Amino acid sequence: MPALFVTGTDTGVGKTLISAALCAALGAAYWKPLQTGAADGDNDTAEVARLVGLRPEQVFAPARVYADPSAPERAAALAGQSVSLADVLPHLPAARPLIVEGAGGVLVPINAHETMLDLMAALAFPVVVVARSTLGTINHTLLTVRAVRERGLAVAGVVLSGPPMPHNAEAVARHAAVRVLECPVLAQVTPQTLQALARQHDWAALSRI
Ligand SMILES: Nc1ncnc2c1ncn2[C@@H]1O[C@H](COP(=O)(O)OP(=O)(O)OP(=O)(O)O)[C@@H](O)[C@H]1O
Ligand SMILES: C[C@H](N)[C@H](N)CCCCCC(=O)O
Ligand SMILES: [Mg+2]
Repeated sequence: MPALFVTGTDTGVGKTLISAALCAALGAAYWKPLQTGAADGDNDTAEVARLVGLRPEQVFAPARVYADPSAPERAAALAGQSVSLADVLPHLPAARPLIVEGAGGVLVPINAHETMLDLMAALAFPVVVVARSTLGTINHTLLTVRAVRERGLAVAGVVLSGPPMPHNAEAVARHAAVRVLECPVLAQVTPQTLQALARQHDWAALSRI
């Protein structure tokens, strides 16, 4: 498994938690190319490193970090800057296996002409879609899977995070013909519960696409 790109149907759906589970299960390094929200303490890299206990050589700094908790396009503008794929791609770590986490969902703007999906296409890694498990997720998840596939990328699987909703998992799996894993609500998100989550599922199945 060389690398996976973890995207989501939204911000706050559990991409970082699932990225950590994948790192723990696969012994992978982690990279968040674009981090926004630093002023609010958002630091997905530190969170994954803490949860997984990543070794220093498995932790890679984002290409850009912005204070404002918005899409990279706006967060960069508020910092008086702009950002493009050309700024990001040279920072791609050589380490493998590698988990790459996007910011928000697939059409989040990086600038006026580029989105997260353009970053995903440039990297060309199989994609894991993280979504909430609850009502409304079927539409969001099928839209995201369709957008990823229409761009010519492979969807390694979908992870539904939250209370078990077997009907939603079944509907997504059937309508998108995709592998679906369910991640329950963790009462606490700690290194111990993360390790348990990493053992609970066949995460490696996502890398056997
Ligand atoms: N299954 C779960 N059980 C318990 N807590 C969860 C679960 N999924 C997500 N969370 C919590 O919800 C919050 C948002 O999740 P997370 O940070 O992983 O979202 P994200 O999709 O990575 O967001 P961003 O777009 O900011 O990167 C975090 O506090 C996380 O620990
Ligand atoms: C700050 C936040 N946690 C994310 N890093 C950025 C999410 C941008 C989402 C933009 C949108 O889809 O409306
Ligand atoms: Mg995150």
